[in-house]
Amino acid sequence: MWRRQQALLRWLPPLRAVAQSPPPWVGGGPACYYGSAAEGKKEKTAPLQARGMVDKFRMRAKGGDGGSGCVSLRRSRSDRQGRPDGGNGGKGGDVILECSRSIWDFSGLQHHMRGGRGGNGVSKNQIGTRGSDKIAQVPVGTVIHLVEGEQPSFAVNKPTRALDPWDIPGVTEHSSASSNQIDNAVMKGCDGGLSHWHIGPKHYTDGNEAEKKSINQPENGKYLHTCSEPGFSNTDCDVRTYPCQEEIDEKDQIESEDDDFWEDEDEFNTDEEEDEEEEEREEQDVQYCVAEMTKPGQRLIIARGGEGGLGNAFIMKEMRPSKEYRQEKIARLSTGQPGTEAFLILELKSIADVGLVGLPNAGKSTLLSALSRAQPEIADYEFTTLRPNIGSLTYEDYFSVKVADIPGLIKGAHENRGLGHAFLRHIERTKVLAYVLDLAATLNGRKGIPPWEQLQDLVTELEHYQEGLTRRPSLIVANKIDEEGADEMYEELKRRVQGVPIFPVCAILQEGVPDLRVGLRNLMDDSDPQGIDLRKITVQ
Ligand SMILES: Nc1nc2c(ncn2[C@@H]2O[C@H](COP(=O)(O)OP(=O)(O)OP(=O)(O)O)[C@@H](O)[C@H]2O)c(=O)[nH]1
Repeated sequence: MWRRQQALLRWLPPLRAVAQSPPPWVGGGPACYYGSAAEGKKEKTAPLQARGMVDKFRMRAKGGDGGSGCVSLRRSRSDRQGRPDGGNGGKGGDVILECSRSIWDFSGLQHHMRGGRGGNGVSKNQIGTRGSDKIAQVPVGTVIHLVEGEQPSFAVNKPTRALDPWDIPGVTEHSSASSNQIDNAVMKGCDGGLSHWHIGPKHYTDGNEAEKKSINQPENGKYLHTCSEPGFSNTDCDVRTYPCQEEIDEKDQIESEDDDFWEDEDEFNTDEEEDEEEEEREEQDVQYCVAEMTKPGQRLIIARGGEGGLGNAFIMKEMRPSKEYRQEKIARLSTGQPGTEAFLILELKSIADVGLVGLPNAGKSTLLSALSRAQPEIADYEFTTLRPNIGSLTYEDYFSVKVADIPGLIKGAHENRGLGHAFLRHIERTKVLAYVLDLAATLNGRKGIPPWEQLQDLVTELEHYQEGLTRRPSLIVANKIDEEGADEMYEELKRRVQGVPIFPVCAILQEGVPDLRVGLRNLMDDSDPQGIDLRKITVQ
């Protein structure tokens, strides 16, 4: 397992980069620096991974174990034999991912998630409470890869079957606190009564020890305390009281701490030192894209809670076990089932129709705010944008287009310079690419890159990320046309770049933006649009 996780660390370059990056730069602004991974140079820019988004995340989930069924006999003066009245254990809680618009990345998630344990059944045929579900919110566009464990499944909102008698309506969504309240109420009810007796499995005084243990102590040791009712003795039966919910929770806590599940808290922070072959083998094991979360409110169950054990009332009534093996059968059936486990990798791939790509400071965020009502952070230093911003561009006929502004790309991003090129996954699924070029990068004494070279660098980086990415429908936004000398630059750009439409724009004053909106729409509708061909860019 340790090696598997080591291998996965390699598989996740962005995460590793974050983990291994030098101490974060405090604050932001033009005076901050970042180290080039390739050359170790210092270059002037804003803080990077220090505030960066987490768009790949490994998670281990385990459904809550089912509660134990209760073994109890209800006796009265008129019925000295008693009749079974132990209730079924409650189902364990699920671990659920919920798709939310208000979440941007995985930074708020926990690496380990575990559903709540189902409550134990109690006497008077009372069912144990359902374990609380653990719900983690993830952004729209989350893709799930399965490394190990059960396939996740989408939760169905409306009930598709008759209500399970083990599900107590209204309990599922409650926090553990409210479950406790319900449980306590149930427990109090049972503790005060004198007319019933809780009877544990028969003690064997002979036979082998293993058998004895399995019968007397169900695996998860649910029968905690023993106390006998005064004035009553029964040589065949243990008379027991049941733990209140605080005890169950406390025990869960202790169990959880001992459990393998929590064993390697550092498992996601280990150093890299393992052979390449194993890494490749592990990568092959990953089942890619087992699920994708695209709609807000969508719920995916990644680990299911175990079913609760059966109470003796149910067992005796429905199963009628033969006398010979009755005790064994009851002991076995009353044990709650363990929850399922899964080891997953979550990856965020934003879903947008149009992707804005450009060098840092080209004006992508300004353009997004001009095109839509999005309000991304805008500043005159590089790498202001550290996570994708998505805006919605709506036309008069209510046709709506989603536009994604991603962090700036620089030459060598594929060698992990700047923010690297991992952010390109957010435009991987866009239909249209808009290259935002800064016409004023070399004007008025600025030591920037000419627009055609900007374009060349962008195309090269995109192709490094994914071959053929630049073949998708594209247009060029020649931004900052308001700057002095930008008109000449625009003319030169038109001369040097062929084959794609170029729109002169001043994003800050929203000039040229209406034409750009039309251009984007045409590109979306066009049946035979063109991408960018490096050969059609003249740099020299
Ligand atoms: N003169 C002029 N300045 C602009 C225009 N558009 C953007 N700017 C300025 O350019 C600077 C950078 O703008 P941003 O929108 O943050 O650029 P960005 O491409 O999102 O930058 P990163 O976040 O680093 O990727 C800001 O100071 C903007 O005010 C424009 O049309 N004309």
